[in-house]
Amino acid sequence: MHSPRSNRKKSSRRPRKASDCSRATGFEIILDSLDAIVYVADMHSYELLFLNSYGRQHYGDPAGMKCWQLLQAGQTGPCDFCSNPHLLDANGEPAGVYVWEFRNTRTGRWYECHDQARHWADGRLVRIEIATDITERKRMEEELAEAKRQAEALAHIDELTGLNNRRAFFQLGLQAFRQAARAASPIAVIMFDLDHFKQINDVHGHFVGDKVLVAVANSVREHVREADIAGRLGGEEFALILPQTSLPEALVAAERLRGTIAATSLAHGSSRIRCTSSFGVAVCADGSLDLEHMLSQADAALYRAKHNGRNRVEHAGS
Ligand SMILES: Nc1nc2c(ncn2[C@@H]2O[C@H](COP(=O)(O)OP(=O)(O)OP(=O)(O)O)[C@@H](O)[C@H]2O)c(=O)[nH]1
Repeated sequence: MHSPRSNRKKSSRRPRKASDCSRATGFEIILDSLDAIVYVADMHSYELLFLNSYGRQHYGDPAGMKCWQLLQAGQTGPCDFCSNPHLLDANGEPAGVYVWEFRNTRTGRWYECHDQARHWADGRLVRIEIATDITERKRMEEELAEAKRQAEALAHIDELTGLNNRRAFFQLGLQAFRQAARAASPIAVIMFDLDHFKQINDVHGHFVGDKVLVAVANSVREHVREADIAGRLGGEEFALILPQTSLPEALVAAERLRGTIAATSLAHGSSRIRCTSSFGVAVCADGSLDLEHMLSQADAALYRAKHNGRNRVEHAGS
């Protein structure tokens, strides 16, 4: 058994344990009843002078330990994220409470930390930290942020095909046209529309029609370059913007895509469903025309392609 005297001596060297109720002061009893970590560490030696009951439950016995040894993982010295530099003013005196959020490297749990420097009873400077577990709040914040990201992405994507929806197509298209105008570089617009698509819906059903639209979108994705902008403008109408593309290049691209769509067939029961498409191409050689203007030119060419027998490419001015 330790004598009360030897207990006192020991307690002056070792961090207090509030479980040792006979020695705990009223303040320690209060600190031990908090649902937050409270610790005191020497700002110079990093020695832990006090850790409340909540802290000990989660991080263990502080006896003879430095804060970075007990509270963090894999540290061989003071942490590079230590709050000490924020706690003193230019004269090296306590500067007030510093509030920060931190993910603990040992447990992965998030804490909101209220840190301050104080002069300890023996005059040395100590860091007092009160750290409240905010892991649940962080998880909810991250879930909300992810939901917001997804909602924003969905607002720009055509749900059926995964291509840009009409809104995103115009947003991205305006940027591409501004760049083309600045650089006076060529830019092409291709519009295309599936032929007799109503018949596919009528004969095989809307669900199969949807599968055809998805297959067409996949062909589009295979053909576009990184800088191209592909979108589904609505129904069975699609459009592409091809920056830095001359008329001959745009015609080749449209013809290649037309051929791919015509050659693609979709298995449906014992039969295969095929679909063709009609294309209208418009090119502005120096980027001087706007997107609306080019789309209406491409649309007029597309109308001619339909009129001239479908499954073909026409271009503005032809
Ligand atoms: N499955 C499916 N059908 C759609 C969708 N959006 C529009 N449609 C259908 O697409 C068809 C378009 O028909 P029309 O405008 O007559 O065109 P078309 O039959 O392709 O004839 P042409 O364009 O003249 O060759 C209609 O039956 C619409 O209901 C969709 O998201 N899914």
